[in-house]
Amino acid sequence: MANGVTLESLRQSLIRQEDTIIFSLIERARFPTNSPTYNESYVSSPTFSGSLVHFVVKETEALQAKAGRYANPEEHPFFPNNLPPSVVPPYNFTEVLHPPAALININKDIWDMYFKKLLQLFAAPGDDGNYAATAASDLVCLQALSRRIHYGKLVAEVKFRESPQEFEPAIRAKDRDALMKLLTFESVEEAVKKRVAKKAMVFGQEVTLNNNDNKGKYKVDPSVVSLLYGDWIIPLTKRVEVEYLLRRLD
Ligand SMILES: C=C(O[C@@H]1C=C(C(=O)O)C=C[C@H]1O)C(=O)O
Repeated sequence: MANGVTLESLRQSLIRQEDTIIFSLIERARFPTNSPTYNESYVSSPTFSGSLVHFVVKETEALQAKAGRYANPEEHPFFPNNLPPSVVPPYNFTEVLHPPAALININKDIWDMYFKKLLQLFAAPGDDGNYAATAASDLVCLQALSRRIHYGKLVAEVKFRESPQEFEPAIRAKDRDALMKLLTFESVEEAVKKRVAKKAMVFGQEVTLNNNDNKGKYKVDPSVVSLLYGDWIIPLTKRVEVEYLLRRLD
């Protein structure tokens, strides 16, 4: 494969990103739900209307855009409109992706999934007033999830290059179901779901000097992490793969 990118190397990166995602969830789980963070009437500003988390994400992205973050094709902003220009010279990232890839950004769906479905599965009900820190830690989770899910573009490119003749008819026919079948590896998905549950046990255990008896208590529930991957992260990654392949011959 050109540029030294292989399906194996991409899968290794996805495995490493599991660590980042699970640690980010563990950090968010330090705080209870903290619902004012998500309440639009909690923020009063003459120049901004929205929730505190919206405010923190938008302002942080503006700062990171200036620092050049979104010049990397692996990074996708949640609020791409009106981002300020970068103050640093562009780094020459190797071009692996077919150019229309730049049009794909499913962060709106990642945002909705995270706030409407995921958060309530791993944040305990309650309010401790740490709203700014809570919003900052939501942002870390969102960025880790977004990076992982949009990695589907690279995975799809490599799968396409391995056997273009298999993909081309389905791409021309715009057959999403056929593409989904072609890119799916069920045994890989099963291994991902098992591994992330195991990682959640290892990373989320209470470490003491005397004994390592956890009494089954973990900082995030391993079965929730597995479900989160199975029901949300993997399906969205595959959606990015399909979206990418549909544009692969443009
Ligand atoms: C990412 C891949 O494509 C699909 C999605 C997977 C995932 O999101 O973990 C795993 C296997 C495939 O069904 C891959 O093949 O590695």
